[in-house]
Amino acid sequence: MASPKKGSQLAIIGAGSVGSAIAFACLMRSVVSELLINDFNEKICEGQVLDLQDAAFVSATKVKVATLRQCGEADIIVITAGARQRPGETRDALVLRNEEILKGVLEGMQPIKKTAILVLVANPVNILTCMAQKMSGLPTHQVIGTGTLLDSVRLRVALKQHLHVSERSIHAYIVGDHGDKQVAVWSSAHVGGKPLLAFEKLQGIDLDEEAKKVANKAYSIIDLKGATSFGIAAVVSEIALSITLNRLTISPLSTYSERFDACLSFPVSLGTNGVDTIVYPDMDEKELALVEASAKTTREACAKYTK
Ligand SMILES: NC(=O)C1=CN([C@@H]2O[C@H](COP(=O)(O)OP(=O)(O)OC[C@H]3O[C@@H](n4cnc5c(N)ncnc54)[C@H](O)[C@@H]3O)[C@@H](O)[C@H]2O)C=CC1
Ligand SMILES: CC(=O)C(=O)O
Repeated sequence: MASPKKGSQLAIIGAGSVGSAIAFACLMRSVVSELLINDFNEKICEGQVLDLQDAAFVSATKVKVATLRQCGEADIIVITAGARQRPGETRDALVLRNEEILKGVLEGMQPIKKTAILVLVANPVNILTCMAQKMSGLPTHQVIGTGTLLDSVRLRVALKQHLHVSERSIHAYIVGDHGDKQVAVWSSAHVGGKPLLAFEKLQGIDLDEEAKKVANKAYSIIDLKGATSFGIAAVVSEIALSITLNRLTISPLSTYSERFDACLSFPVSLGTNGVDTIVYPDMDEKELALVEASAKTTREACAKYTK
């Protein structure tokens, strides 16, 4: 069993489908010594914690219910509180409901621990990350969103079927928007130092169709089971490990990009102090134009937040 850093805490605000799955993933991987769980539905929150405590015997992590104020003291704070999409609804359609919830959560946690890393999961994730960067009181590099890491994982899993190599060895990124305007960067994707587009096994495969399936995967899962939860849970546990172990792993996450003057998802190195470096993959003209279009939308949506 891994031994987490003594006294380390990860708080999860919102203990619904996503929050509880994230708690379970972090518990199974003993990411921190203590998980703090908050939900304004106290009954759900207590139920989830009691259930998680039954699973904690295979973990080095303890789990407890916490107030928003206590969550504000954690080293990593994950925000899933928010409405989820109904079948066919876009992530962007959640914005008004989830801005209101996020505002209440950020106020309730104040003052947030100065070294905390805030991880936004609730949708639309780029816009909520921008809002939290302006309102949390934390430096921008300490406020991230899960961005397009889940989409990039989905893309790599799809490509694995064709390439027969581990998804961890496929360096292909979805960037920009975690939503309908997401962009698959094919032009600089590679495997083992060889350009992805040069692989014979991919000749004859409609890559735009593969990217479309990835962009629509959440809709398919929501149609079938009402919500997505396990993929994002695995993603957040990876993010949390990159932070606690100061791994500086490169993952596409929502962050403020000076180049595009917007909060967008790009590969960043992530460690204990938050985002260290943004790495912009080489993009061809078409890819760049699509990213610029989604930057414009996000910039406009975020313009109303002031620091
Ligand atoms: N970024 C990503 O890749 C993903 C994002 N999501 C997003 O995560 C969010 C949550 O989804 P689910 O867990 O499926 O929804 P859910 O409805 O199962 O859970 C949301 C929880 O938040 C709680 N909540 C609402 N307001 C709160 C507040 N002010 N304080 C504390 N708790 C509060 C609710 O009581 C509920 O338990 C949605 O916005 C969804 O779109 C979901 C999957 C992937
Ligand atoms: C719901 C969502 O954002 C996803 O699974 O990608």
